Amino acid sequence: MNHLTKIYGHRFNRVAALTDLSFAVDAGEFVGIMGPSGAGKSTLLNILATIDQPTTGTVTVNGTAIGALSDSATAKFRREQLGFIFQDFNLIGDLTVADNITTPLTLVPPVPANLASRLAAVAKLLHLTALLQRYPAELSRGQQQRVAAARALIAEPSLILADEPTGSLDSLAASELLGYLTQINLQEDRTILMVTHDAYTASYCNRIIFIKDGTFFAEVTRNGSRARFHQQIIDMAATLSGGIAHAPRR
Ligand SMILES: Nc1ncnc2c1ncn2[C@@H]1O[C@H](COP(=O)(O)OP(=O)(O)OP(=O)(O)O)[C@@H](O)[C@H]1O
Repeated sequence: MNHLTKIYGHRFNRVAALTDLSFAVDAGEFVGIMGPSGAGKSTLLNILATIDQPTTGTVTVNGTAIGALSDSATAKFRREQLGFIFQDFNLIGDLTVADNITTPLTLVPPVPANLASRLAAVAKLLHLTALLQRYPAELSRGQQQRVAAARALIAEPSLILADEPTGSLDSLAASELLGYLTQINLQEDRTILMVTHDAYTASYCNRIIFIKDGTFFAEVTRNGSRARFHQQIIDMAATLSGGIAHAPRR
């Protein structure tokens, strides 16, 4: 992210959602983005997801400046390089778990020859093998979110974008999903960028970038136990106005 600025609105009604925001994420990192409400987190995620464009500044992923791509190249980039895990799982109710997971690969031909083995591998990783023929309505929320995570992974994206992925899960399901994300990050070497308001959720990351008023405020890097990192995140969040510091939930 290089000098990202995003201005919404017009002359008399301008909102600077991002102002000269710059930071870098290394391949294989698990980075959390935190900041008070209105800090610009969703705006940043939308730009990274290629849903929105910055007013000025550039985003480079694996050497590709994503703002400079044509529409079709952007669609290809999104399909091949990005995985999304959002708070609302957006599963398709009429499709089985297996079909939901494989949609990123079956929507646009050609369908890869190794589709079945990729499905089997990702289902095994997320403990979904026994659930593949069920429908989303027959699953718990935690299982549904794991299906959404599997769908995000099956195209083997280099970057996974997660927006409050544990937001609608109870604490057990949240911890389970975070454990899986950690596993995906470590074993599959996937880079994960996760927006969260929750210090406990953030403590699963390796580094937290705090943004405030659309610009970089501070970062905290994990260099000890997760419990210590959790406390460091709470302390940093407490220095920001807007009440993003949560008391430990567990
Ligand atoms: N489409 C839009 N038009 C005008 N202003 C917008 C638009 N989207 C966001 N904003 C403004 O940009 C700023 C950043 O919003 P953004 O949604 O990125 O914050 P956020 O950090 O994700 O907040 P939250 O934690 O509440 O979701 C806010 O002041 C918001 O009101």
